[in-house]
Amino acid sequence: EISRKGSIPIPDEDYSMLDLPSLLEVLPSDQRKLDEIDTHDKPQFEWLRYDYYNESCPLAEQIVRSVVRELYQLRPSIAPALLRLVFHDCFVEGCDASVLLDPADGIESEKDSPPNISLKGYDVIDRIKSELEEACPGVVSCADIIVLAARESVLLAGGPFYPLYTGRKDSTISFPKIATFELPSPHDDFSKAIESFASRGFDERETVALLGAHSTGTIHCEFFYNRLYNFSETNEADPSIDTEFLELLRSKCNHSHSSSSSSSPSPSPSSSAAANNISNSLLSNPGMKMDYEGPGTGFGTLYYRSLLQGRGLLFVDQQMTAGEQTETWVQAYASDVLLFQADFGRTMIKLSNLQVLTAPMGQIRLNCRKVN
Ligand code: HEM
Repeated sequence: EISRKGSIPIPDEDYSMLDLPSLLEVLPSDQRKLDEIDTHDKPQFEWLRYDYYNESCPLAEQIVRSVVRELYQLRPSIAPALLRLVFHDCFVEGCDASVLLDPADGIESEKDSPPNISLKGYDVIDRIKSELEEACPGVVSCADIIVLAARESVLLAGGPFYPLYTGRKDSTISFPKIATFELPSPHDDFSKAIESFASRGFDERETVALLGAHSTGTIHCEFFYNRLYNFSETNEADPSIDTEFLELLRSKCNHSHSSSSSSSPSPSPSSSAAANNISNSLLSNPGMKMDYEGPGTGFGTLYYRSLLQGRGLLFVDQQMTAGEQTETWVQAYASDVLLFQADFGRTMIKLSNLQVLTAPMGQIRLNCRKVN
């Protein structure tokens, strides 16, 4: 039983070649897009495989790894950016790199949908892609690059290693409306958040584990500003915020950083689109490091401990202490780092396998920003 023992190996060198049978057992075969296709032709469809590029591009995983590591040395913020990117790709019509498509020929792109405005890391994917195109032209999909780059980022942020199947293909369409309406909002309450993850097949335990990703990176004031000054139109702070922490947050996010949308009342949780609506001033405010206790201070544990102390940054994060089951998991992860690492790794595998496209569907984009 891997989750309790936390025995996910963290290999030092050539991990793409590792034989990891016990972990691969947990890989879900959730290829809904295939299942939806009625019929006898199914056997012609490919499935994801472990080490899919073994023959066609044996260095693929190592190239992803070395580019991410090299760029991370110069810009550590790429690690959280890539981790967020996999979530925003996979949650919207599956892990198909649809989030990378630029607007073209009057067709809108997911990139421009409100929840994606502050998404970053596209340039890192471009760089990885160009190295892969040099090594093995037309072979490695952008969708695989996203999941592999996110895995590397988790390791760099102090999280667990997890094995991944590969063989995803890239979509030829972008889904801006779905991104706008179906990506969860930072202002979501408990039931809305749980419902949103449940609609993608994640139970409460998995939802709490996934949110552990908020151990790393930066959250701009915009996303929790209303909690500091005007929670639910009360002109007061969110009473669930620890008082000392409130002072700290207010000092980081004072009125001069406010913007028209953030100073407006807390958006209705019934509208993801409205709740996700943010202004450009977002990008100019300093925000708050999620590992505000200090960098490298433990991926996971500290995040859950801070939730238990009323020190969650986003309303939706803090809401994980509002449900009986979710709170139990917050407590478990706050005290058992191995349990968290194993659950997080497993849930990231599941996220990385959501509704994938495999041959003969989709394509290998030559440039991740546009269809071939
Ligand atoms: C209820 C679900 C979630 C909501 C509402 C949410 C919302 C947000 C928001 C508003 C930010 C701040 C962005 C900014 O200030 O620019 C953020 C950052 C981030 N999110 Fe989430 N998130 C959710 C779940 C997840 C999941 C499941 C993952 C990954 C598995 C994730 C990974 C991250 C990371 C790593 C960052 C930091 C990004 C950076 O520093 O560049 N989030 N999220």
